[in-house]
Amino acid sequence: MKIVADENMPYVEALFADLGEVVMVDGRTLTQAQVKDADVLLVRSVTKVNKSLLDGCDRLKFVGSATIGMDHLDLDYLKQRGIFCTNAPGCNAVAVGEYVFNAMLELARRFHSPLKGKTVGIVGAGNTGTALQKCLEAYGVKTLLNDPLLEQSGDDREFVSLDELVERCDVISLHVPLTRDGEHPTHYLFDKARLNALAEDTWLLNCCRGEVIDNRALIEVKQQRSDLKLVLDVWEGEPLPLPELVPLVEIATPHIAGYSLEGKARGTFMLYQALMAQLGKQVDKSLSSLLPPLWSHQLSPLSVPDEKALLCLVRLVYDLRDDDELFRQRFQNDKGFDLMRKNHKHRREFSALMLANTAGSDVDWLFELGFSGVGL
Ligand SMILES: NC(=O)C1=CN([C@@H]2O[C@H](COP(=O)(O)OP(=O)(O)OC[C@H]3O[C@@H](n4cnc5c(N)ncnc54)[C@H](O)[C@@H]3O)[C@@H](O)[C@H]2O)C=CC1
Ligand SMILES: O=C(O)C(=O)[C@H](O)COP(=O)(O)O
Repeated sequence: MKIVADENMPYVEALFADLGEVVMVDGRTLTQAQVKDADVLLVRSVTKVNKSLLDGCDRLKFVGSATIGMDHLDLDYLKQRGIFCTNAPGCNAVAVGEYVFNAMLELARRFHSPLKGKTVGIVGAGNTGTALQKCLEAYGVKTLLNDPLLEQSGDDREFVSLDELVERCDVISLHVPLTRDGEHPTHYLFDKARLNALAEDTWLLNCCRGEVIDNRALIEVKQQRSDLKLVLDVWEGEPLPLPELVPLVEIATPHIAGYSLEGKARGTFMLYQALMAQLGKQVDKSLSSLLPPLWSHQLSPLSVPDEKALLCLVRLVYDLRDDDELFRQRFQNDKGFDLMRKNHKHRREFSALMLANTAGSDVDWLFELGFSGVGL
């Protein structure tokens, strides 16, 4: 069996080498010739899997994407060809939730405007939106949710319309798939009119897909409105963001919100499980045996952290300012965006940090936030 896999997918050798020949490729520039004799294709979001890539790949029986988003896969074509296709829903939800929470704490500190006390609107309340909601609620921040599809499906959380969310929220974070059809398309969901409708001093964060915001309109609006604060991890036209947009953004990163080591590993592992099921084989490897152990350091908070101390704790796990700084230096270099993603130093999730000696102090909410506790 020949398995062609994106080189940015960790643990492929460890999980798939028993099953056949593994060939690692650059997913962005993958060609038909490289996939021609593959039985299994493992991709990430940068590979468009469609007729022009797969025409003539007669042996291909399995396509797996180690991502949540599926907008790069031509599902109708794959179905028509009878090629089994799967993704990895939820694999990097915690990573995205923690990234966004982290970014909000950074904005709060930078603009002397505490996160506690604000109302945060979450547009799209699926895996990543819910992971963010969990962090915010652990910290005691009020959230409003907008998700017409979940609302219609009977999800028992409370939902508001997008107009109401925009009107009532101090902070808005986007967590929708990129869709162009159906009753609730998300392409340019934040167009010029909606951007203009944002309340004064709104913080707008986008970690889902660049095209959910009209980026040219965003430049025009932001040039008129210095009160708006932006965090963008995703960009229209990746890997070449509009160069005028980057300096207008407070925190700018190259589509790495989901890049925790745990998140990426879960993505590969879910594809391994799916392939084993397709082959009728027993899963004989475990995710925990692949991941490095939790950090051996244990931290003992002596008192309940205030927002500044919480940010220090969060920065200890992942200092978002490093990626922002590097991105500004490199995004215009040849392949700068993709190289930064390829060489991204995997961050751990909050759970990698153990908090000890907390008995008696009122810090249970830190465990709700995701940190591990000794003996928990
Ligand atoms: N920056 C990054 O590294 C990452 C980006 N993503 C992106 O984020 C998207 C969301 O990820 P998940 O939360 O895991 O997906 P999900 O499928 O679990 O949740 C998406 C939610 O959005 C809702 N939705 C769809 N259209 C909507 C609309 N018009 N208005 C409001 N809600 C709407 C859906 O009902 C669903 O509940 C992915 O599709 C992917 O494109 C995901 C992971 C990492
Ligand atoms: O899961 C998704 O959807 C994502 O956006 C991925 O985290 C993006 O990472 P790559 O697949 O582009 O490496």
